[in-house]
Amino acid sequence: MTSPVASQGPAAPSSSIGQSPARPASGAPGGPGPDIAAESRTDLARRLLRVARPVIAPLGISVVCRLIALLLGVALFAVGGWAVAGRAGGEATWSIAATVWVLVAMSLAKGLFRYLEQFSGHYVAFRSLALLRTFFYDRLEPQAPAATEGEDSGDLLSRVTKDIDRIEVFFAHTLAPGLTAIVAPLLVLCWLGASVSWWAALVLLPFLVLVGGVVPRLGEASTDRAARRIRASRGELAQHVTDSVQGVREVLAFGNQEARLAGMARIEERIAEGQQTSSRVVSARRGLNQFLLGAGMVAMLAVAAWLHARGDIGTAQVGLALGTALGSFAPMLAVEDFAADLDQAFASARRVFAVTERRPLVAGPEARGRAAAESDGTGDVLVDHVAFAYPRPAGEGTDEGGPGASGPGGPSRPVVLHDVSVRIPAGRTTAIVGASGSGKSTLAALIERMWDVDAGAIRLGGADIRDLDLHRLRELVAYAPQRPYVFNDTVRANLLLARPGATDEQLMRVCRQVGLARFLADEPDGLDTRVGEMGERLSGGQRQRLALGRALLRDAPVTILDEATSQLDRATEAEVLAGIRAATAGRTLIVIAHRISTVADADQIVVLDSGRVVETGTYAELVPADGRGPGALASLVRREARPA
Ligand SMILES: Nc1ncnc2c1ncn2[C@@H]1O[C@H](COP(=O)(O)OP(=O)(O)OP(=O)(O)O)[C@@H](O)[C@H]1O
Repeated sequence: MTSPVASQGPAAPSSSIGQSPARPASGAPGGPGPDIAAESRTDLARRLLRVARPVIAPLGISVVCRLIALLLGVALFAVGGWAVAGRAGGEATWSIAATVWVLVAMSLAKGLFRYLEQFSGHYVAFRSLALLRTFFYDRLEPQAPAATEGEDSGDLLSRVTKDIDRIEVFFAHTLAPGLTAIVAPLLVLCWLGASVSWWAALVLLPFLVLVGGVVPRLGEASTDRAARRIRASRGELAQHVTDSVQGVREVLAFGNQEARLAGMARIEERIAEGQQTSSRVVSARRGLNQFLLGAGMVAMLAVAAWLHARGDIGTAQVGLALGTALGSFAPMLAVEDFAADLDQAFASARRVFAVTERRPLVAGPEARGRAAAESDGTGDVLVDHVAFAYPRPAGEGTDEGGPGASGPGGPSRPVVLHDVSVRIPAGRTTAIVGASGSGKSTLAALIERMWDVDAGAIRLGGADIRDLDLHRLRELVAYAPQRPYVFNDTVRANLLLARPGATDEQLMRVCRQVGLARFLADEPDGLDTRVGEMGERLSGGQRQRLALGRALLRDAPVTILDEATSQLDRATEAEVLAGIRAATAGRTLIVIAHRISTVADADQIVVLDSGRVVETGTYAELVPADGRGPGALASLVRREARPA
């Protein structure tokens, strides 16, 4: 179904949701965000450094310490070569004892600076990882619940743990080695030119450039592609394992073990292929570098011998030149050492930023350049000519197999709600009923502003909910879903989520209102009863009551129950709903129900059919006393009365 829906509300975006996305463009709230997959490494490095700005100072210390340690390393070879060769050639250099003492002192100093470099480097790395994790969660939170709903939780977990861990390489083993690989050889070459010969410096230069600048980039495109495949497959693997563990009952019950294992083996195979590609290139690069090191030394030996034969330099300087050359390769070889890990670090950074740079689907008025409005707080809800189609899931169509760069929208999105208009009066109970898939939960989600309407508007207490501050909106609307998430904690902690300062008396009152008090009375720990992972120690009905308790604790002007009592038997459901209605007396209650009998006494019943409002009225108005009649509610009632 892809019919165009015209914009009707004053603040509504004007577009046809069936054919073209009514979503804001990239960069705006709800837009897809920048294309991280296409960003260069320099852009990614900039992003990483922006997040790690608070640790730039210790990073500077790490770079300076590494530079000093490297120069001391080169000097060790140079001084050793100079002293030994000088003595062998009968030239006046230092005594053996003096040389040994100088070398020992330099080694100690080198060790100290190395320690300082490592210490500050790792401090930077671990602080940066902590900053990145906080940044990740901070950016993810405003995207929820719409953009994170139905997302691969295993893959997200893999991004926030494994991928962020991988980025450690960038902070701990890349920045300092990378910067010093540029500065150290420049200083060494200048010193070699000034103290031995510019010919020697000139001969050494191309070897250093090749080892540190050219070889590490050979095959970079293929190692980068392999690294991206590996990181994406690792995310997939995490998701596969999460699914297999959480669905272990189904896997065993349907004898699906072999298929799950085969699926895992296929992902592992892809990871192994990526690793092989990477190690082939890396091995070739390392072999080539060793060759260049040897060739560089031979070239240096040749030029030193030539200069010595011409009488330009003495034997000690020959030793100095050779020692310096040997020492100067160390910082350049380090580039190749981190280059391979850097591929993985950047691939991980892409996966992290693909999530963090996604724009939230709904944004507060300030982010949309509008002044915040205020609701009159009455709980009066007006759904005004609303049309809506779900955005395509984020990440659909990306090459990374997860949430990512491509945004919502698309050529054709099925319209779920068509020109829906309903007035939900303050302080009354409104029931929304209709066949499965008719759009009841979608309407509730739009009132809660999980998504924004494509056309029309929803007003709460007179204000368009898009103009209300998001925190304020959450205070005004409490929500109990059909499948609530229950934290692996106590009943008390799960309830306090809704109101952290609630007293035990308030908690017990809502427990009584939702029929949870009897269960708690039988538990020795009462409110401190632990509910287990995903509330596994509770029945489905008890889990729902816990969610209802949370919604009541919120004490909001509007409470939405989205089939929140569906797992209770008919009699209990009626009992619990009566308790909730008493508790929310004078406030707006919106009940989405499957069983019409339980909401027959609602002040208003709205019937949805295929995303359209087909009837509105009281039960008595819509269903004749004999139960006959052509009305939509009457036929739903007859269907419900039919034996299953
Ligand atoms: N997150 C989503 N993304 C894409 N489509 C969705 C999403 N949630 C629901 N839909 C689709 O929207 C339509 C309406 O679903 P909705 O959940 O609102 O119906 P409902 O009347 O509440 O159904 P039920 O009574 O079975 O819960 C369905 O076709 C469904 O497939």
